[in-house]
Amino acid sequence: MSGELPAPDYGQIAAVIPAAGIGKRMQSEIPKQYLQLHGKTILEHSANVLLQLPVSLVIALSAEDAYFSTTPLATNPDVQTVIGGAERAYSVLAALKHLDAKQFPWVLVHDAARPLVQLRDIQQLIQQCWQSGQGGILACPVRDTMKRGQLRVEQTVERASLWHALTPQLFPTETLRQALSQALSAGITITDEASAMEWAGQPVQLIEGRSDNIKVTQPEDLALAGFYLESRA
Ligand SMILES: Nc1ccn([C@@H]2O[C@H](COP(=O)(O)OP(=O)(O)OP(=O)(O)O)[C@@H](O)[C@H]2O)c(=O)n1
Ligand SMILES: C[C@](O)(CO)[C@H](O)COP(=O)(O)O
Repeated sequence: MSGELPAPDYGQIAAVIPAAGIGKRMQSEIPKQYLQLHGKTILEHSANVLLQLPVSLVIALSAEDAYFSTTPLATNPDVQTVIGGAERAYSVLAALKHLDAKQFPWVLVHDAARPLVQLRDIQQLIQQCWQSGQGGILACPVRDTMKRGQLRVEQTVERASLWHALTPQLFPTETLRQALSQALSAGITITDEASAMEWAGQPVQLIEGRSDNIKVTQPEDLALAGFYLESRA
């Protein structure tokens, strides 16, 4: 039908999950991505959503990871692994270097620590980026009044156009690899893929996603993640 928007070719999209962290802030005995949530590890929840899409998945693991092999992901033929780095950005870069950017010109990067992302949010991100030809991120608008300061408030930050960056984040593979590599070499602090693309002058679309796509970071987040899962059952 004329005027119909092009459907994404999922075969051109690779997915990367950085899962090489140690979860210091979680204060748990094991890396937080291997904590149990409704009978599965957090990593499995995060990976299983992506595996509902016909994409190729690469997971970056710590060289000391002693848990991945105990998960069903270890024997999933659609899952490959690489050794990550000392920071999230280096783990993502290691996975990007493993990918053939000609076979997979687009890459979707999703935190292992975000087990609650919903498929329809990911499909919305992919659809919008596919149509525009530009990368983008799931994000949700800030709802609290935001303050800057240390022990006392120094400034109230205008929140009208302030967003929480979430994941997945979707970008052209080779452009992201180059931006990430160059930004890290320049000593730029990179906490998400978008910040490398912004540094490189590349466009980053904001696609509103659900606010329950939380990153399990601190101890109380595990109970909250369980509550959100139960509320969907
Ligand atoms: N060197 C690292 C550090 C983090 N990550 C991954 O990046 C995601 C988001 O990072 P974060 O929530 O900060 O996880 P950790 O670094 O493990 O947490 P902490 O900072 O509390 O140690 C996580 O899935 C984590 O496994 C990674 O792949 N490689
Ligand atoms: C990528 C991210 O989840 C976007 O909000 C966030 O930057 C990860 O930060 P972390 O300190 O590595 O958890």
